[in-house]
Amino acid sequence: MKKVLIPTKLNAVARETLEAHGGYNVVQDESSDLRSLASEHSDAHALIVRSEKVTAEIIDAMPSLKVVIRAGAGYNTIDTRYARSRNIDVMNTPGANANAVAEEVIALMLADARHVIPADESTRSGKWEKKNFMGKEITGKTVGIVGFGAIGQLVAKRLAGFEVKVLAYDPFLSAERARDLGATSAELTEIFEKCDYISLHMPENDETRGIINKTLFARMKNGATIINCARAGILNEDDLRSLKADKGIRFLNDVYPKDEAGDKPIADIADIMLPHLGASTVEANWNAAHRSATQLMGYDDKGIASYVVNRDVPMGLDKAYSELAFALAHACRGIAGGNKQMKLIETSFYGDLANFGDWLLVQIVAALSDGFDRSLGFDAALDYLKEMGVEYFNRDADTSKGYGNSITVDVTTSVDASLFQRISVRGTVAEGNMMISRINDFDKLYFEPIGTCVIFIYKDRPGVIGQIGRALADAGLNISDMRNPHDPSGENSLALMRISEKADCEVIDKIAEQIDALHASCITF
Ligand SMILES: NC(=O)c1ccc[n+]([C@@H]2O[C@H](COP(=O)([O-])OP(=O)(O)OC[C@H]3O[C@@H](n4cnc5c(N)ncnc54)[C@H](O)[C@@H]3O)[C@@H](O)[C@H]2O)c1
Ligand SMILES: O=C(O)[C@H](O)COP(=O)(O)O
Repeated sequence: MKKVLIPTKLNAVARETLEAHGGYNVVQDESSDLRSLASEHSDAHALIVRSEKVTAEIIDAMPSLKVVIRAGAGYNTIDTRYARSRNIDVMNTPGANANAVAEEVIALMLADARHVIPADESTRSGKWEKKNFMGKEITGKTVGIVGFGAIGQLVAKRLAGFEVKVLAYDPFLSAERARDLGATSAELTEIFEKCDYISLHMPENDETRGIINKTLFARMKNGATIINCARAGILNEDDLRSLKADKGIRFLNDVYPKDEAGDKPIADIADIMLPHLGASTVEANWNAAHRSATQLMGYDDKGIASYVVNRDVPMGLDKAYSELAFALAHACRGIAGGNKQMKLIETSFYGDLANFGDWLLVQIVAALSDGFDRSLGFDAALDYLKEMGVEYFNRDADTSKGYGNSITVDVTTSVDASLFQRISVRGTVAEGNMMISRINDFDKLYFEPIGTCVIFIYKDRPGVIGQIGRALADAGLNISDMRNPHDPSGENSLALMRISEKADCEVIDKIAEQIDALHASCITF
């Protein structure tokens, strides 16, 4: 039985769906705090949350955890990079609550335009302040939508009945697509200059944090309204504070740095503030709960990882090493001669890379086989190798060798007794550049695996490099970099060259014949 912990107010359909499927022991508890639940259920396989903060500490408390599912859209509350470093996938349920937020935006616009909240309070207290509550209409106004994803698009759709003009900004939005969705694509500054209402719908991340700032507020029309139902961090509150009164800006808000009771620092500038209610409809809660359960079942049963959001490089690992692992394995595959049947893959991860072996193996398997999808993760890579009948062995790296952060990939093919039945390639990253440092016995190469490269191995004798250079030149191919070491016996030489364009096989075969090569290959990195 796989344990699933749901420490949040989530529709019971999540639990019911998982239990009906079988194989799951679901623990749902919305009243205890996550930290104590995590240590009590340290054997949990999956965690389904809403806006609860999933920190490194929470992750460490559950050593069997494989997947965290955010029943909702925004996952800035989850330490996704730390999860990755522990080989844990994080998913969200995109779009499941989008309509609820779109309707909330319209509720806020109408409530503010017609003074619904203060007018109710005043009338309830026995006053008759009709003349104080002169409203305005939304119909015919210009509405700017920043972030034109699931919610942004639905805001535009739901507003269509008000005959508004919609301007949309989203870095991934083409003018044609915007038009198809009933909007006109516009730059961010244009939206702030032209719109009566501006609604924010992008995620909070390193790129968007604080992006809605003084420069933009200064461009707003007097009396225009800004609505934030996305995340607190994307809007600079102090910048808004400094301009709000002068420009008569209205500010309608649903989001805060922390979801908790207590005084809110933005209370002085928010004209309406709600307690993060965007997704809090019966329908959205059911949708997000149902999606969480079905996504978990698909993930466990079929390895469906379409909604995983943290398959980027783990915390603490320089992305260049991830690319290096792929390049080294790609070199092995090229030297082996394309799609030779592999028997054994061996790896050594030196230095700090020893901590990221699982992650790096995924890149290696993806480079060695087109049939493996690198978004699938470590367990899937192991399963894939098993299915293909390939053994895998990760050696404990010998730190006394002083290789720093380096990777060795060895691939043994089933082609008995060929010169390169076992191909071994080591590499590192120097000054941010990937370097192949060794191919089998040819050491200290320090050759960057980029572009198209040709490799020849031949019995060492004078004049061979000249022959290769001439033959490449005759084929219109220029050499842009090369190495030409001997092996330790001094008998064989390696010619490793980067060439201007991809050489066709005929040219390589012809050169191999001319120089009586022991090995010839052409690899495009
Ligand atoms: N208030 C709530 O209860 C509530 C509910 C759901 C979602 N949200 C928030 O709303 C956000 C959007 O949700 P969604 O379901 O529409 O997600 P989504 O992924 O469908 O859409 C987000 C859009 O933002 C765009 N984007 C990314 N960077 C941008 C940038 N710098 N400027 C402008 N646009 C940018 C993306 O291209 C994407 O189209 C979520 O990330 C979440 O933080 C809040
Ligand atoms: O990103 C989301 O999906 C919303 O902010 C909803 O958060 P909640 O599930 O905590 O209401």
